[in-house]
Amino acid sequence: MWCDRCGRISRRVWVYKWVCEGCQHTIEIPIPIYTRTTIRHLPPSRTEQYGCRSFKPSSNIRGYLERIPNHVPRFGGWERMVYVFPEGGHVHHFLAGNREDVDGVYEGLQRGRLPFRRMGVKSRLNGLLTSNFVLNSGEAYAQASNLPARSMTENTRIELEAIQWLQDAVYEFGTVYNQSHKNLSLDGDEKEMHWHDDGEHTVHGPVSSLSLGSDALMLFRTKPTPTQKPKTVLSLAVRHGDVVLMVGKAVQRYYEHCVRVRGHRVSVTGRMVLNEGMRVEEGVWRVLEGVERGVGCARRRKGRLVFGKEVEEEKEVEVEKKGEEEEWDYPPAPPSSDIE
Ligand SMILES: O=C(O)CCC(=O)C(=O)O
Ligand SMILES: [Fe+2]
Repeated sequence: MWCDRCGRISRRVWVYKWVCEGCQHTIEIPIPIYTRTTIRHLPPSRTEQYGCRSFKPSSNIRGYLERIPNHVPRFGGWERMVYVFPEGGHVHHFLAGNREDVDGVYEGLQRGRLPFRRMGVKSRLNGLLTSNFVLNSGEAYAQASNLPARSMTENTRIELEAIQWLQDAVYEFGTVYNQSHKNLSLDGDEKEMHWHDDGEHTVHGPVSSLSLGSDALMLFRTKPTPTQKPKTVLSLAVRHGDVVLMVGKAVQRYYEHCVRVRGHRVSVTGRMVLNEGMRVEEGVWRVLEGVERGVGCARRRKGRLVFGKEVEEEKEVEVEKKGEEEEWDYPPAPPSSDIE
């Protein structure tokens, strides 16, 4: 944008304000408050079952549906899909039981006009910024180390409420989140959080994310090697109120994930970061050892297996576009390759 004071062109770094990089002249940017009724939705898909758009049976991932016991705070009575990866580790997709429950968090995070900002992209094109806006708080971790530190105690009440959702989602793993990463995508063109893993060596226990706002696709693929192209193995439709958690180091070592969205969306990710010099009780390590091998919780329960067996017998669901990855589409209609 051109500065009407000094004439310089500046980038938009902050979500709610534009600051001239020459003379610091600041203009507030009005953005409407998005609600559950103004968010965008993915096109319907005939293959979708319990939030799973497609998966490759040849990946040997097994999925089962589980009802969350009533004593689990917040999530009692909800359903979740658990995907057990062949290398160990699992991904849990909590399917929102009542989407209204997170409306207050979604709207509150917007009303707070928090200092979400865009980061620089490591690229030959100097000065390029990411399309999404981020905000961190808590322990430093490498992926966010170039962000200004903001302590966990600086969280607003509504940010703590969001973290509490994540904390309750990992109830059974003994994880205490001391780092939270918020990611905001504005309505408009497709935004993508590029392929990455969350296998930072200082991150321990399950990493989980709460989705607020527009539907998104979360894809998992095998990591590319010098001899093998990456293969997309799982595609999840994550919606307002859903929580996805990844358990076990193998999920990060052998796979990477990306998130694609077109509408306004905020996600809140929780991590337990154990930096050098932090004192950790021995008991915590013992719990973590199990969780990090991916044996902390997922067991296949008899009678609860949902697609594993049925889909195995079907023709493989093709999730790759030109041998690469799933077609991403919003209305009017998904391409047939998406649904057959
Ligand atoms: O946006 C999401 O739902 C997930 C974000 C994510 O993968 C991350 O923060 O590492
Ligand atoms: Fe991630």
